Amino acid sequence: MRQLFRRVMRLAWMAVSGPGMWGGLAVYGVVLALQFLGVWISVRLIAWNKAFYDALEQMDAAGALHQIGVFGLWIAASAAAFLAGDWLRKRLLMRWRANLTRRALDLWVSGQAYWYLRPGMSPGAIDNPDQRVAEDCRLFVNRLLIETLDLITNVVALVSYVTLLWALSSFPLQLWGVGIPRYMVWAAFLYVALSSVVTHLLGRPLKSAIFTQEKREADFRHALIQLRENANAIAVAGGEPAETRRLNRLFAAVRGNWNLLIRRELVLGLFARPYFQTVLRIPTFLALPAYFAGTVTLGGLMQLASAFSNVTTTLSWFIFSYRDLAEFVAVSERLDGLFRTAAAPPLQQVPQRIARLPSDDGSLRLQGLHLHTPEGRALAPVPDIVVRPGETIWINGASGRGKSTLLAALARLWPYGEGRITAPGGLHVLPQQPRLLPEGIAASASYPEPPETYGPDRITDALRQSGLGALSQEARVEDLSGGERQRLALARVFLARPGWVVLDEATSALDPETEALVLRNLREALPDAAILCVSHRRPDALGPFRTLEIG
Ligand SMILES: Nc1ncnc2c1ncn2[C@@H]1O[C@H](COP(=O)(O)OP(=O)(O)OP(=O)(O)O)[C@@H](O)[C@H]1O
Repeated sequence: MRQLFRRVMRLAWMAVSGPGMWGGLAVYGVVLALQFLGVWISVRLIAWNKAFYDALEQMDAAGALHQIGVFGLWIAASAAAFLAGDWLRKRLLMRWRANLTRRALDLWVSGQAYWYLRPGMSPGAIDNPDQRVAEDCRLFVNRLLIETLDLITNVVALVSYVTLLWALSSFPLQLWGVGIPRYMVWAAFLYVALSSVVTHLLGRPLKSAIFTQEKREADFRHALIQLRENANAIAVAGGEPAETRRLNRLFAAVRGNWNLLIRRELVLGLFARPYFQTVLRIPTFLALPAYFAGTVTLGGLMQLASAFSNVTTTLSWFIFSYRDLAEFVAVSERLDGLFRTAAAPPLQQVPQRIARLPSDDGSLRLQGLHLHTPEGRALAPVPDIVVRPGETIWINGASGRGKSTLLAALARLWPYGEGRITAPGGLHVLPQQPRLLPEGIAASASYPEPPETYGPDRITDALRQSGLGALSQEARVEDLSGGERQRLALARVFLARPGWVVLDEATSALDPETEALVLRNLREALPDAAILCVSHRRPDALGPFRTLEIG
């Protein structure tokens, strides 16, 4: 319980703090005040019950009519307070959600947790991080606002209603000759205490069912996204039956847990539903002895009944929101898991002893470098080498020997292994399958900078140098061929003009003539850059080169 409290407080602080914190808290205060106003109006309505029913009992038509007018005013005020509070609460929801989402994105994207927390890369890889960032941030803030506002309001309301009920139920109940003073107050507490215990026992298994449901829904959604992302590969392989089987299996898991979830909800509902319906009637029955004894009038009875039911409904907040609270707990757990793991991605228990030193003469040195897979399998040793600016190195080796892993180590991403890397800053790495942005050709060519950094003329020039002179800038990135995609990514090197270029099979989809043309252009445009080239074909077009043989 204490752990849950700390977890919620940690997440709540992340949502609340940040720019405009005081403004947000002020809005929270206003929403709370509006909810208090609602409570005050309902206390007035309890008193109204007495006035109205007493007028009816005394056949006072004018008095009853007046009370109907008063009722209309109270209801209008109550609706206005509710709507204003609801609107402000929803605005605050987005403000706090934005804070939490920004923090999640900071860790997940900027902190490179998306890279480390891939399955296989880290023992703590978490499921469906995208759902946690998008969905759980929203759900958490929503529940945080609703539940805390309701909790505070209910405490205040409870004090007001209990005070009222205390004042109204001064008459005792005679049970076996013993008078129980203010029995209506005790009855309300006893009634709710017993019901809460029953609800908790029946509802306890709900939390894990909700947790599992969210995970399975996210797995299913993710599989559908994968289908879209790999549309071509699936279609040409005729993979529809396999994909359908996979989707059906994932949906069956959604469905299986859903059945469990609704069974648990039904069990809880079997108690909560009749409870909800009787809670408004029971007080009338309980107060009947006083009515028949002539201690209270009809108006007094109705006032008492409504004060009692307000006390019990307020006290029963826990019962009615059990499902929501269970969801809140499940969401906090998922979100906290994301923040904790992303802040310090756990790594495998495999040696991580790669010393990284800055280069003082602008050259790259690899000394005694041995890389491992995350499971601890040793990859082929990397020969010692010194690469100077302006040189070209062809990194060669059989498939699976660890060439891409070496480049990941050079890019400071791969932690597993030992040895020493002395490197200058600013390595520009181009992978075999580059990241292109759906926003368009210019945005993809200038990635990760925005296109404005270079301007349209330089982008057109770079596209020409990378062999895409004939490509319209209006073309859709999704329609490009594999070779065009690689050339579009190469345009980045012409634009960014880095001192160190790393090509990881970055021209593998090009025909030999185009590849030679583009590589010649590259060497011409960047005569002083060191180029490390991983490829199965010799990079003769880059000019004289040395070979680094892996394995
Ligand atoms: N995240 C990972 N988890 C487990 N094993 C990995 C991981 N990344 C790479 N490996 C393994 O490390 C080995 C080297 O992979 P790498 O991609 O570096 O090879 P490569 O020499 O670039 O191969 P290719 O020429 O086929 O691209 C492979 O056996 C691969 O399965």
